[in-house]
Amino acid sequence: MKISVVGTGYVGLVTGVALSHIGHVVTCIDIDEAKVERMRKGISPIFEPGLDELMIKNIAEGRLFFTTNHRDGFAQADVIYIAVGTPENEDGSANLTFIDQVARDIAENISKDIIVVTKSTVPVGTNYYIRDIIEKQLKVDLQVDIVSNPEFLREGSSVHDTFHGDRIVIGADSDDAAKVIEEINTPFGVPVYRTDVRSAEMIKYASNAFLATKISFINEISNICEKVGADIESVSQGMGLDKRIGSLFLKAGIGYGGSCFPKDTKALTQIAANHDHNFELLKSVIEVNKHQQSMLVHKALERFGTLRGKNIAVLGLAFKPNTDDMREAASIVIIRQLIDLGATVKAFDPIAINNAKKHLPDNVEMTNNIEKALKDSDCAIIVTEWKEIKELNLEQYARLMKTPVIFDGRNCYELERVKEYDMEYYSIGRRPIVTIKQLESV
Ligand SMILES: NC(=O)C1=CN([C@@H]2O[C@H](COP(=O)(O)OP(=O)(O)OC[C@H]3O[C@@H](n4cnc5c(N)ncnc54)[C@H](O)[C@@H]3O)[C@@H](O)[C@H]2O)C=CC1
Ligand SMILES: O=C(O)[C@H]1O[C@H](OP(=O)(O)OP(=O)(O)OC[C@H]2O[C@@H](n3ccc(=O)[nH]c3=O)[C@H](O)[C@@H]2O)[C@H](O)[C@@H](O)[C@@H]1O
Repeated sequence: MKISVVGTGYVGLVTGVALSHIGHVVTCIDIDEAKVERMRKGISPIFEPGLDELMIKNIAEGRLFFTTNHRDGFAQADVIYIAVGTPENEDGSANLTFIDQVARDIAENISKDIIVVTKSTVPVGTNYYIRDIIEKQLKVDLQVDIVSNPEFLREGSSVHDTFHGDRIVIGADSDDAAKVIEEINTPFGVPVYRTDVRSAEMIKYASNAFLATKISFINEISNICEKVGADIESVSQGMGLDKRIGSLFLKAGIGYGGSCFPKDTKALTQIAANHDHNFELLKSVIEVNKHQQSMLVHKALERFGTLRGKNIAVLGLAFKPNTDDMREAASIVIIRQLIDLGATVKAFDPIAINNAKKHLPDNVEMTNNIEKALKDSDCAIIVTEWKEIKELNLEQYARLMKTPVIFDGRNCYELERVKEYDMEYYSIGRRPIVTIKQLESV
């Protein structure tokens, strides 16, 4: 099958590369010329384990192409996938500017019947809106079928998720169009769930909202655990043994970030509001997450009294490990608060520094060397559970820091292990461990 993918971000590029890998001829289109130039050489503009290798292989085997020209990109296509961004508007609703533009690009540049598949996360009804725009703008009489095919990959494991997903959701009115998309995906061997267009669009928002709800729920439980002396790690493990609950997405921490949970939860409350429904539960999920992101700053303030003049090592910047994505990362909120409180921040991240520069004030020093970040600091705040942080020899804290006071937002270390080292350790939903004589509040 000949396929075009519009938008080569996390979703579009991974989709395009994966579809070429299972044998389709794929042209990826993006408006960003520099990005396209790099991708033609097999260099991925995003950090995703396993992606570069697949890109290089499929380019070399003549199945994967890149262009900035929509006409060239659509010329051979039987199917066009839309994978452009749907960022949030100021009021939290989904911004459909890029979607709108792609619909126009399609109408202007296709010359044969087409199936338009939307991978982007879009409010219920948007696929019909896309079809309307295309049909209104078309200058020739062509058949346009639409299919909603929401994406469930996670950043950092997107290649693995594409080949080993739990389900592929296909929402279509046309049985023929749905069959074509099902056939395209057959080599992935992932179960297909067929439904109508609006339900497919809703499945995506409902799934993300449910996962975000699980996270806010367990974070609230962790806050209560701290008060009653229970241990959140044991609690989530014990809860997760119940198959009806499941053990995944019950990891307490400093809240969810990333390009999707924050924006999609807000968009769903807006979708509900547009239909006179007050989605109170989801609003609380969002509110809980906001509080949770500041949790470690509160703990640090409580411990030191003031953070003015303190040197603070922030360990981890990306919104989660194995990605360089900084969108809605908790580190942004935390670092801004620390600076507002008069602290000096030195931050460590193995790969997100370049992206972090766009989000953080200039006076934040950044390094990909964890020891440099820790050197002479008054306390460390762990924001992202990078391997480099989890596998750090805990002796390093006392050796490098002025005072080894650690606030761990991702419960990276077992308490039994922490007890063996000189440190003052505060984590999420667990009791504090103070193995050295209470450090003076300098
Ligand atoms: N990032 C993720 O892990 C996931 C994202 N999604 C959804 O997928 C969609 C895309 O997300 P990302 O890949 O993160 O977006 P992104 O922002 O990383 O990439 C979008 C790309 O589209 C390009 N673009 C914009 N307008 C264009 C046009 N008219 N023609 C050609 N290219 C154009 C941009 O230059 C950019 O490279 C969003 O709706 C998102 O909610 C869904 C599942 C996972
Ligand atoms: O629509 C999307 O973009 C994607 O959003 C999430 O994927 P992603 O944002 O890449 O990352 P997750 O692994 O889901 O983590 C999101 C955030 O939740 C946090 N999290 C996750 C799990 C958990 O148990 N606890 C927790 O705090 C992570 O630290 C991270 O900040 C979903 O998991 C994907 O299925 C979905 O396709």
